[in-house]
Amino acid sequence: MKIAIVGTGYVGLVTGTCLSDLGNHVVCIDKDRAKISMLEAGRIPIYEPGLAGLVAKNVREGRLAFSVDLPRSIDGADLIFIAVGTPQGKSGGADLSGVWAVGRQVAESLRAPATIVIKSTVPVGTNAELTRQMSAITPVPFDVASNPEFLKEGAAIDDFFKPDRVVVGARRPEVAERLLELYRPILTHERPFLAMAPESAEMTKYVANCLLASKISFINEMANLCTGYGAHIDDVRRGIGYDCRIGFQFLAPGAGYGGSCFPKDVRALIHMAKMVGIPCQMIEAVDSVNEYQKEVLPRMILNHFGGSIRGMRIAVWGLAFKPETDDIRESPALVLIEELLQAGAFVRVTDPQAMGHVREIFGSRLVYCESPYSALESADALAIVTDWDMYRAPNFQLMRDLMRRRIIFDGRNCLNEAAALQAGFQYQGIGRLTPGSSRPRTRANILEHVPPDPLTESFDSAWDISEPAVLAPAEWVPLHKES
Ligand SMILES: NC(=O)c1ccc[n+]([C@@H]2O[C@H](COP(=O)([O-])OP(=O)(O)OC[C@H]3O[C@@H](n4cnc5c(N)ncnc54)[C@H](O)[C@@H]3O)[C@@H](O)[C@H]2O)c1
Ligand SMILES: O=c1ccn([C@@H]2O[C@H](COP(=O)(O)OP(=O)(O)O[C@H]3O[C@H](CO)[C@@H](O)[C@H](O)[C@H]3O)[C@@H](O)[C@H]2O)c(=O)[nH]1
Repeated sequence: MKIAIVGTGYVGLVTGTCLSDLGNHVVCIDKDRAKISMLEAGRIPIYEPGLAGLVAKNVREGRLAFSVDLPRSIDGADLIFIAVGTPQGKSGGADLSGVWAVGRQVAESLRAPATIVIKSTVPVGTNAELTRQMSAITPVPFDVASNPEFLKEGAAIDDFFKPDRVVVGARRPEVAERLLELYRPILTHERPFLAMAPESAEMTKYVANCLLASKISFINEMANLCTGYGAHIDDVRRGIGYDCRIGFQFLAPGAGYGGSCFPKDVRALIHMAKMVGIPCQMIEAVDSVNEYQKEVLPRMILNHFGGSIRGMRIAVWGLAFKPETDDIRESPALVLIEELLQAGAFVRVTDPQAMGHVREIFGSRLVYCESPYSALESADALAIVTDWDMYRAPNFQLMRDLMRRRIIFDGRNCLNEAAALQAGFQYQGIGRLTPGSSRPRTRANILEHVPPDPLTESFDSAWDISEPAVLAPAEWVPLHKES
């Protein structure tokens, strides 16, 4: 098929590139001239694993091109995807100005019937409103369909080729069938194509993101409770996760969720609920729990130092909102850094991909370190905010030598807590240890033996549970001091 993608950001560039790889002819369009020039020069404006090679291959093979010229690029296109940003607006709802602007431009340029596919995340009713607006401009017949995107940054290529499902909202079956044709190469029994009304497709995207965000806020709240009561969230997660109704996924506690999607989509749904006067108390709580959670790490640090960190050197590992991306939108690291600076600390930051973006915000207020270890030089504390793989098994000996004081605040529970304690560090994770307690958690505290399990190992590789662990009563020191 001949495809035009309007908006060449994370979603547009990944979708356009992958669709070209399936054999379609794709033009990715953007109003950002610098971005298009960069792509034309063979450079990729974002960090997304695997993307650069795939772009180069499809450009070389003549299936992928870039342009700022929307009217010329959509001429003769079978499908015109809209993948522009829909950021949070002043009201809390999604700002759809980009979608309307593209719709207007497409309508003004349309010369033959076409299908416009909204891939951006948009509130329910956008499909109908875009149809209305465009019909007022052009006499050329067209369809508008919804095709929400579920990719995750850092795993976007894999998510495209192996989606859990493809959701399409269309008014006419012919339109759904055209999109079925497009996606057929990546569909299987386990990866179905789900056609529905546009309103349901639009709603599906928000419901998915809000449920995922709810899981994170829920487990974060439980982790905080664990801290308060001396329970250990890793054990609690194992205790609940084997119930297959609950499972293990998206229940990793941390410094709060960030990114360009969850925060704004949760607020957009709250706004949508307000517009129709329907209470949305649970999702409101998801948002406020997350705002609180972003403060947990700075609070832990301040509490540990008795309320003052003025003049101290704090190292921050990880700035991106999650690993394998350079995206810092709504990253909890930004909240932490601002709090540390406000409290008078000197902040040394590092991240394998996201330092450039952070420098644009904080400029000379921070020290930017190329390696995690150089960030630790004479540091009074280390805070980890992004769970990049390279931070998971650090050289504790080297860290000891570099740091002035040995305390680690692990905002992603990504370190092996026992190893950190054994190396002589004080350690605080999210829901992992009661503040003030320095009791190492050793294997002897694990009450039951669990056979090796790839699922638990993948999220909980810190614990070696491959041998039977026998409870040694003498070593069993209740964490909860009163009991
Ligand atoms: N980033 C993700 O992981 C992800 C995943 C699923 C869905 N989404 C949704 O997809 C949409 C796009 O997100 P993104 O992260 O790719 O955004 P982005 O900000 O990375 O990219 C958007 C691009 O659209 C361009 N643009 C804006 N207005 C334009 C116009 N009038 N004409 C041409 N280009 C225009 C911008 O210059 C920018 O390059 C959003 O609605 C988002 O919620 C994002
Ligand atoms: O158990 C977890 C899982 C994630 N996170 C955090 O949640 C945020 C979002 O993570 P993730 O969902 O992996 O990244 P995104 O790229 O934002 O992807 C989400 O948002 C996209 C945009 O809508 C959707 O397409 C994806 O399906 C959805 O997962 C990050 O800050 C993570 O650190 C946690 O704290 N705990």
